[in-house]
Amino acid sequence: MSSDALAGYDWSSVEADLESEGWAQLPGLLGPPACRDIASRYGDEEGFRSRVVMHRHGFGRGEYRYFAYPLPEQVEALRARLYGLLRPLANGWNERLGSGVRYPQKHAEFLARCHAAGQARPTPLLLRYGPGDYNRLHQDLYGEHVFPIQVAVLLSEPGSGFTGGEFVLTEQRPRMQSRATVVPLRQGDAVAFAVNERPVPGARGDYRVKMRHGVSAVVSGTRYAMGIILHDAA
Ligand SMILES: O=C(O)CCC(=O)C(=O)O
Ligand SMILES: [Fe+2]
Repeated sequence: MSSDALAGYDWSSVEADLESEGWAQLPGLLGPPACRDIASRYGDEEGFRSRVVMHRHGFGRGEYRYFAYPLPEQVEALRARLYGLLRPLANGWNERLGSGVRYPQKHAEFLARCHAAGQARPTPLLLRYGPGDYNRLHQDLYGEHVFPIQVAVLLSEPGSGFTGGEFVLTEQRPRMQSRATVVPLRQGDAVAFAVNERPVPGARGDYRVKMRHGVSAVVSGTRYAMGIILHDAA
């Protein structure tokens, strides 16, 4: 991580953005060398548990690969630290949404809970998009156990590395049409965002706002991204 970017963020403002918008930017989470290093793993024979060709599943166009356990050291470290930082907000959201689920202090404890319930496969992933590739709006839900916030990191540089391929979030409020937001990311920037529902204060207490995320079509070049999902998959 770029001279410990995580330690440098004003976490109360990250939380405030997640509260008000359902997403927050984490600029410069990874430096360009780390981005290049991680993206270059895409072609490796080993280190992944599966490869998904998106059009075969109706997910869009392009492909991604889920890392295998053990995760690359920096991915593992980033995932555990993000969990610790996001945990207070995640617990607060569950409380406000009437869920009895609370997230334990250590990510390993939460993963043990996932694994005991049959969600034992790692979810951090690398995505690769070429011209015409895109990712349909979706939610990364892989079973009963869900950590409500996830992070995506852009590994390529917009402009010189690729054009198009914007990270898009939508939110749907009860009885309203969806609203879309494009998150402007540069290489190494990350976005933390709600996986599914988040609480928003209303006249009669909190109501549920449903979020989805995706990527618009890449026009030229190659776009790599890394997704850090904090629950594991069945
Ligand atoms: O390619 C992206 O930026 C988004 C990837 C994604 O869907 C995810 O990280 O869950
Ligand atoms: Fe996703």
